[in-house]
Amino acid sequence: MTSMPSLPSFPSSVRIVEVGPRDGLQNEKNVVPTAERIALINGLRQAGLRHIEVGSFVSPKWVPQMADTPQVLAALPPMADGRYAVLVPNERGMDAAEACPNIGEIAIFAAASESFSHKNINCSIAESLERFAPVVARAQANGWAVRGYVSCVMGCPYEGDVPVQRVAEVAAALYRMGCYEISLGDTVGVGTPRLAKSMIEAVAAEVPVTALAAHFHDTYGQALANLLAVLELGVAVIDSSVAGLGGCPYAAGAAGNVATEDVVYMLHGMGIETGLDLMALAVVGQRISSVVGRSTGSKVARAVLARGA
Ligand SMILES: CC(C)(COP(=O)([O-])OP(=O)([O-])OC[C@H]1O[C@@H](n2cnc3c(N)ncnc32)[C@H](O)[C@@H]1OP(=O)([O-])[O-])[C@@H](O)C(=O)NCCC(=O)NCCSC(=O)C[C@@](C)(O)CC(=O)[O-]
Repeated sequence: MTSMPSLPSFPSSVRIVEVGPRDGLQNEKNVVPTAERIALINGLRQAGLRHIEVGSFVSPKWVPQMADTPQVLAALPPMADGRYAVLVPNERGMDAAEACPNIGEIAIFAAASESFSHKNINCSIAESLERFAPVVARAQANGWAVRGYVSCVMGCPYEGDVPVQRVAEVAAALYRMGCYEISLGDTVGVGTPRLAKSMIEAVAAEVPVTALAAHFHDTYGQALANLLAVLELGVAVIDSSVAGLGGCPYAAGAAGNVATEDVVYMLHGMGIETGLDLMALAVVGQRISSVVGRSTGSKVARAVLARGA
C-alpha cells in the first residue's frame, strides 16, 4: 500500500512588511510628489499595515526619489501600534535619521554578491559590514529596532548564481551584529521554489527561521510560488509592495516586489491571517499606480476592483 505524502503545514498568521513607499517608489523615473507618498503611507496604514518602510537616508545623488524622506516622516501621524522603517546605509545617513521624528526601525542592507554590493552601496561586503556596526549601535541606543537585508539571495544581475552558503554567511553576520530580523531579497526575481527552499534551509542553519523574512521581486512571475515554498519551511514574514510597485535602481530590468494584494489574497485563501483589508489595499494601489502613470501590477487588485466587492 502506498502512503500519501503528508500535507505541508503553514503558519497560522503572517506579518506583511509593506515596502512600496521605499522599494517601490525609489525606482520610479519621476519623483513622486511628497504629498502623494504621505497619502500612500496613510492609505496603507488604514488598510491595516503596521510595519511600513517609508523611505531611506541614502545619497540623493544616487537615489533622488528618496530625498524627501525627512519631510515624509515629519508629516506622518505617530503609529503607536506599529512602526515606520527607513533604510540607513552609513553614519551620514544615521545623522539625518536622528534628526527626524517617527522612526521605529532602521534597516541596514548588505548583499551576497560583491559586484552588487559595489554597484549598490559603493563598497565591498566586508566594508559594508564594518560601516553598519556603528549604525546598529546608534540605532539601538535610540531604542530603534534594526532589520538587516541581504540582496541577491537567489542570483545576482552581475554575477549570476550566488551560492546559498554565501547568503547564509552574510545573513549570520547581520544577525550577530544585532538585527532582529533578516530579510532575504531575491533582488532580480530569478529564483524558483526549490532554490528558494534550499536558500532558506542554508540560512536557517545559521539564523532562526523565526527571524527570517522573504523579500521576493516578481520579475519572472515566480514570487508567489517561491513564497509558498518558504512558508512551508516556517517563514512567516513577507515583504511586499502594494500594486507590485518597484524594482531596484542597481538591478536593471528587475520588476517590483510581489504585490501586497496578491500575497494577501493567497494567504487569506489558505486561511492564514494578515490583519489586512484586501479591497482597501487594492484602492490604495490603484491610486498610487495612477500617480506613477501605469496600471496596477497586481492581478488580484485588477480582479477585485473589476468585481467591485
Ligand atoms: C551608500 C552610499 C551613500 C555611499 O555613497 P558614496 O558616494 O560611496 O559615499 P561617500 O562616503 O564617498 O560620500 C560621497 C558623498 O555622498 C554623501 N553621502 C554619503 N552617505 C550619504 C547618506 N547616507 N545620505 C546622504 N548623503 C550621503 C557624502 O556626504 C558625500 O557628499 P559630498 O561631500 O560629495 O557632497 C551610496 O552608495 C548610496 O546612496 N547608494 C544608494 C543605495 C540605495 O539606496 N540602493 C537602493 C536600496 S537597496 C535595495 O533596493 C535592495 C533591497 C533592500 O530592497 C533588498 C533587495 O530587493 O535585494
